[in-house]
Amino acid sequence: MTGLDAHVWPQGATLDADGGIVLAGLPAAELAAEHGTPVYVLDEQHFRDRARLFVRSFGEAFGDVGTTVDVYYAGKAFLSVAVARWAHEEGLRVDTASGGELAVALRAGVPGSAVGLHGNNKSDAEIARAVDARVGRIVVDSVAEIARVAQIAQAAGRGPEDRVPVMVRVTTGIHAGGHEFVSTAHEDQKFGISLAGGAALAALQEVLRHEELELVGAHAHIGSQIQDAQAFEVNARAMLGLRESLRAASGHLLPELDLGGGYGIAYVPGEIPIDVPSLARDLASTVAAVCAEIGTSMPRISIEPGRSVVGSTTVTLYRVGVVKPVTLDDGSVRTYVSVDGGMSDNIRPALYDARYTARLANRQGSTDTVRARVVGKHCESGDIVIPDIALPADVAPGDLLAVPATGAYGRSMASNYNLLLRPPVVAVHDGTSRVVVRRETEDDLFALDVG
Ligand SMILES: Cc1ncc(COP(=O)(O)O)c(C=O)c1O
Ligand SMILES: N[C@@H](CCCC[NH3+])C(=O)O
Repeated sequence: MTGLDAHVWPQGATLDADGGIVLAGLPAAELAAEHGTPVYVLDEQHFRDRARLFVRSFGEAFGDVGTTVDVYYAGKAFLSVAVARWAHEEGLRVDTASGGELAVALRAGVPGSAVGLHGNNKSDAEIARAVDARVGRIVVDSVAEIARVAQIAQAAGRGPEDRVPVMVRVTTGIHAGGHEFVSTAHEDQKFGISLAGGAALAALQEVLRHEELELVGAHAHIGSQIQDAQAFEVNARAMLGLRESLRAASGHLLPELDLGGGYGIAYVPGEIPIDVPSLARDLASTVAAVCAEIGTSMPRISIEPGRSVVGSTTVTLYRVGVVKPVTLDDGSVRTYVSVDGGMSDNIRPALYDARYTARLANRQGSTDTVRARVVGKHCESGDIVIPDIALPADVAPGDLLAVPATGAYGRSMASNYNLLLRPPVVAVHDGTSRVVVRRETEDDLFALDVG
């Protein structure tokens, strides 16, 4: 029996004597019987441990060089009231990217001061809500937004004695993702304000001109699923340079720099996730070294991991339906294994060619395998979960298939395509399961479709 790759599967995942998958003490077959399929099964303890690992690793590494770190959980990866509460209980803050995410964080009881609001096109209502909730920071994403935030702050009665904390999102020209990064001068994308040509510096100075706004820092997020830790160090250097330029130009020393998220995880066996403690140590020593070179004090640091907190905590369980051998032009056979979800619960393969692995969850299956393609049930030939994988040759309708590492950008990017009902998220912990986001129902569809 081959085991479960520890980087890819939740920490509470084991195999039983029949080779079936057990999640936090609960057999996958039981979870499927109780909650139906497809279902996202989230290992609560794994989430909490990942959250804690970030707080501890970054806290210690930056503590050793004389500063503090706030870890914001990036809710875009997956946010629900329970998850926001766990993040808060583990000492994280919550990064939100819309009014909806902000509402969920607040509903969870996360204090406004522990929430950040992002967005390249925030509505006035979103800004007003953030001001009203006294969020810890609004990250402005364009020059035009600065005056809008100031105006909304003023309308809310905020002034010099009670300023609204603001960060400026900067694009440093460093872009990373997958296994490489590039560094360019000029930006051609929608986020942030470019470091090149002094635009970011000017924006920081513009914030200083508004008495309703408190300039708390600058922010730079360079991409997602990044495996090359060097990219984060290059980014940190660029941001410390900007901080020094602002000090030289206006005398204002930014108290804080947010270095974003984007830490890569393992999706398929053999991939190695970014090691959080060593990343923290490397980043801390870079920041300390650059501050020493410049001769300036250390800023407070914040980071915004999403995927690397929640990604590997979750497994999607599907029920296998039609199993169809298809003979290809070269005479070989590909076995199409259809599951009861697909691109509506995991758009990442279709959108990014993202790779996943899978295994039978209710039993070991035969040792001889077939070349399989796992597909969904949507009316779309690109509705592929895994294009090419060896599965037991006796895979059959009724089997359960488990796809791990679906915690980030799975449920959060789910859709109702073909009016499929979005699956529930079930948290498992110590042999018990609890629905934290329930399955959609046809009543939910008709609550929206009012005829
Ligand atoms: C501003 C910002 N912060 C944090 C994140 C979280 O990224 P990840 O889930 O890759 O850690 C993102 C998404 O890439 C982002 O745009
Ligand atoms: N949704 C993307 C990541 C986007 C990051 C958000 N800034 C993914 O699934 O990989």
